[in-house]
Amino acid sequence: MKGIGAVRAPGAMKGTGARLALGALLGAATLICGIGLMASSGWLISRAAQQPPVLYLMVAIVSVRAFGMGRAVLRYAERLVSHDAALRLLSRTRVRVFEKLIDLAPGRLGTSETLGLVVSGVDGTADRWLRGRLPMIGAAVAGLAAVALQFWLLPSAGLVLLAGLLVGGIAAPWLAARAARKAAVREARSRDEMSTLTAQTLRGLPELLAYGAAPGRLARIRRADEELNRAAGRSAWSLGLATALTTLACCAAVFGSLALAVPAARAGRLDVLLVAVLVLTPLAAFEAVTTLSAAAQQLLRSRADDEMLDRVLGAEPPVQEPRTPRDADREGTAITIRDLRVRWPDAAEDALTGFGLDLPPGRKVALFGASGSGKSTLAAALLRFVEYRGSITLGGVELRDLPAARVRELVGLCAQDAHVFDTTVTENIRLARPGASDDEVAEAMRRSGLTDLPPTRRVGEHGASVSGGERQRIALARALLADFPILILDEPDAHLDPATADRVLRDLLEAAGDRTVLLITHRPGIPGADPVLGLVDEVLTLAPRGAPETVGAAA
Ligand SMILES: Nc1ncnc2c1ncn2[C@@H]1O[C@H](COP(=O)(O)OP(=O)(O)OP(=O)(O)O)[C@@H](O)[C@H]1O
Repeated sequence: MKGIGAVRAPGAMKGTGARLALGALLGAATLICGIGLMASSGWLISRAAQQPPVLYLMVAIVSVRAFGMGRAVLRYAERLVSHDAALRLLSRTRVRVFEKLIDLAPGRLGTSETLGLVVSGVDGTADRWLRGRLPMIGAAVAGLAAVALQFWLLPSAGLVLLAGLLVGGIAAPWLAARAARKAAVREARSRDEMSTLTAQTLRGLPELLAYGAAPGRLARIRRADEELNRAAGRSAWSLGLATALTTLACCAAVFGSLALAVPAARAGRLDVLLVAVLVLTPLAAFEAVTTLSAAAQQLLRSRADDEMLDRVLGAEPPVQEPRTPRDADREGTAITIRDLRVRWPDAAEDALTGFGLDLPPGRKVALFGASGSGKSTLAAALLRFVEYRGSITLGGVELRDLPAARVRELVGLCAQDAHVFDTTVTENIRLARPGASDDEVAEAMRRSGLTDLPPTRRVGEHGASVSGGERQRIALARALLADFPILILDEPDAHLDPATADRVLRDLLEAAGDRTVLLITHRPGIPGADPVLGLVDEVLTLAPRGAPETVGAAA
C-alpha cells in the first residue's frame, strides 16, 4: 500500500463520480447561460436601437430573462451538487487516512506531524475538485461553445476567439503553474511546519515560559511564517502575471472580433445586428477562463500536499496483519511470553531482550522496572503497536496470527497519559463502547471510584478541569466499560502524589475483579510492606533489557 494514492484509489470515487460529473455539467451550463445572456443582450440592444415595434423584440427579451435566471439557478444547483460531492469525497478520504494512521501509530507518527498532515493535506482533496478540476472542465465546454457560436456567425472571429482562449485559458495557467511549482512545494512544506510548530508550542507553552525558551520558539515560528509568506507571495506574483496575460488575451479577442465584424458588416457579409453579439461573446467566454490560472496553481498545491501525505502514509506499518488470521477465546485466556525481543522501528538496538512471563487467567502481576527498562515497550508489543520476535501466545494462539483489532478487543490498556477529550465525563467513558446504556456507564464510573465527579461535567482540553487522579479513573472506567478480559495498567499512578496514587491503584486493582491484570509500576516496594502490591498475586522485576525475576508472591 502506498500513501494517499492507496488511500484514494480503490473505490474512493464510488458514489461521488456521478455527482462530480453532474456538478461539471451544471457548471458548464451556467457558463453557457452567461454566454447566451451576453449574446442575446447584444442583439437586443442593437435591435432596440432601430426602434422596431416592441413585438419584434419579445423573443430576445424572453431569451435575456431566461438566460439571466437560468444562470443564477444553475449556479446555485452547481454549488450544491459539487460541494456535496467534494465534501463526501473529503470525508471518505479522511476516514481512509485515519485508518492508515491507526496502522502507523504509535511507532511511526508524532501527533503534531499527524495534525499538520490531516489538516493541510487531506483538506486539499475538496479543493482539488472545487477550485481545480471542475472550473477547468466548465471552462473547456463553455469556451468551445463560445468558439462554435462565433465561428458560425463569422468564421474569422471564431478563430480569433479560439486563439485568445488558447492563450488565456491554456498558456497563461500553464505559465502560472510552471512559475509557482517550486513555490507550491515550499508553501506546502512551510504550512505543515507552521501548524506543527504552533501546535507544539501551544501544548508546551507553560514549560517554554518557565524556562525562558518562548522567545526562541516564537522566533522559529516567525521564520516559518516569513518563509510561508515568501512562498505564498511568489505564487501570488505568478498568478498576477498570468491573470494579466489572460486579460490581455481577452482584450485582443474582443478588439479582434470588432475589427473583423465591422468590415464584414459593411461588406454585407454579416448582419449589422450581430456585431454587438460578436464583440460581447468573447467577454462572456473569458469569464470562464479567468479562474483557470488559480485552478492550475490549486492542482499544483494539491499535488504537493499529496506528495507530503505519500511520504508519511507510505511508511511500512509497524506490525503486519496475518495472512491467514486465527482467533482466540475470550474466556480463560492465558498469556505466555517466551524469549521476547522487541525493537522499535529505526532503533539501533532492542528495547527488550529475552523476556519471558506466564500470566494465567485471572492472575494479577505487578511488573517493576527502572526507567527505560522496557515496561511500556512490553505493553506496546502486547497490544500489537510494535512488532516482536520470540513468542507471545494468547490462549495458545501466537499474537502475530491474530488480527491486531482482535488482540485489542481482548487486551486493554490503561496508560499513564490516557487521552481525554474536551467533552463530558460520560462521553469520554462511552467512547470505549458507544452503544453502552447510561446505567452501564454509571456502573463503570462507580466501580472506578468516580463517584464525586458529575457525569455531565466537561473535562476541558487534555483534562485541564479534572485532577490527575480523576483522569486516571476516567481511563479505568473506559477499560471497565469495554470489558477487556486482560488489562494492562501502565503506570496509572505516574503523575499522582503518593496518597492519591495508593488510592487510585487500590481502586483500579479491586475494580478489575477477576480480570487478568499486568500492572506496570515504578514501585520497588516489598510486596508484604506495600499495601497496593499486597493486592497482586506476584511482583516481578524487569532488569534493563533483560528477563524478569520474581521479587515475591504477595498472596
Ligand atoms: N515509540 C518509540 N519509538 C522508539 N523507541 C522507543 C519508543 N518507545 C520507547 N522507546 C525506547 O525503548 C526503550 C524502552 O522504553 P520504555 O518506554 O519501554 O521503558 P519504560 O520501562 O516503560 O520506561 P519508563 O518507566 O520511563 O516509562 C527506551 O530506550 C526508549 O527510548
